[in-house]
Amino acid sequence: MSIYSKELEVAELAVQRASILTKKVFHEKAKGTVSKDDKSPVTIGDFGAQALIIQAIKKNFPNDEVVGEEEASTLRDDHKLRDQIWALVEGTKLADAEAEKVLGGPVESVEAMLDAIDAGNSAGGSRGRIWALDPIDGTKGFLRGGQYAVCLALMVDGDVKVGVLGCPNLPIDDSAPLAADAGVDQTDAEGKGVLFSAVSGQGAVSRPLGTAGLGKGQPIHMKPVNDITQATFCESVEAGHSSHGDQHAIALKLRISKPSVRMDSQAKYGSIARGAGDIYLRLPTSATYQEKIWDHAAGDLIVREAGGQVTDTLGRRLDFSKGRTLAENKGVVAAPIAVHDHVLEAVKEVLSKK
Ligand SMILES: Nc1ncnc2c1ncn2[C@@H]1O[C@H](COP(=O)(O)OS(=O)(=O)O)[C@@H](OP(=O)(O)O)[C@H]1O
Ligand SMILES: [Mg+2]
Ligand SMILES: [Mg+2]
Ligand SMILES: [Mg+2]
Repeated sequence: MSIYSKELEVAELAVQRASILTKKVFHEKAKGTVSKDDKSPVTIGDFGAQALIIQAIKKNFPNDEVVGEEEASTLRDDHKLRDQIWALVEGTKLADAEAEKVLGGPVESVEAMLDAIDAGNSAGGSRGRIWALDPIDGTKGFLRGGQYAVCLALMVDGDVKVGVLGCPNLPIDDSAPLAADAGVDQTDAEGKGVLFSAVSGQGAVSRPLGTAGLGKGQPIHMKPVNDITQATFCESVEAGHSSHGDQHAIALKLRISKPSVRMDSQAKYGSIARGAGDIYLRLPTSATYQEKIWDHAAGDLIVREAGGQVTDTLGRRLDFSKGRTLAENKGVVAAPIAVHDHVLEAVKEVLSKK
């Protein structure tokens, strides 16, 4: 058995199971509510997915810690919301009983569910085995029927060793063209749903997300960029999360004329790792915002294992050992190794003129 194979299997199946829950939430509760600005579907999906994933981690690796985005305090008082989430958590299983057994079985009770959610309270840091979990990344994309991701990574002594991204609304086909999110319904119809994963030093793979255990993964690679002017950027939908203006200036500097493809979530990392896009920039919009480790850990490893380089806008590797945030980094520059320096130079030039 290769190193981290058990962790990888548990992470992949846990993300698969949680993705089933998020899809159920979307179809039963989210569809059509977006215009009413109803936040509850995403809340239900966030809590439910976090409970299912932490349950599987704790059953298999009881001493591991988890840095999870959500915490259950509001749920302990809001019984209506709590019961809605419990109904989903209780009712979500993998279609393959053997795979379900690998996860250690269902969450036993409402109380166990709340405890599992709260077990995501690790402070993070540079010591030991710590998982980073974003149960739904790209909450706006989720509500819109666009891109979102269920994200899980294992860090050991501050270094990401295993990364898994469940992307229910991305095409299964690694060579399918990239589609921008805004205004496009990209929900989990036939041909959609991909699971990306990587282990440090062992490469990155994709496979259909599915519902019943794991088929064979296909190795994925970033696309070689021979002519930077033909590259495609992936960027955030929200201008508040990454500066669209700076992105445009950098594209001009690199003489890139293709429009950026905007999509939510770590689906951006998965998309460039499989060669559907080329470069992902996250350009700080405020001097004080610190990126959260759960928004980047899995994607960082998957891109690096697919032949990419990931740094911040100053050229430093992302440092996941500083706690719950990337306290020592500013923004993200992810690109194929061969062109990363060139892209970073343009990023630095544009940002230094501000
Ligand atoms: N100001 C600011 N700057 C940078 N990032 C921020 C900021 N505010 C929030 N967030 C985090 O962005 C996560 C979603 O990132 P995306 O790349 O999907 O953004 S976007 O929705 O496409 O704009 C989102 O993750 P989720 O909450 O899991 O959706 C947030 O953690
Ligand atoms: Mg997130
Ligand atoms: Mg989230
Ligand atoms: Mg959030």
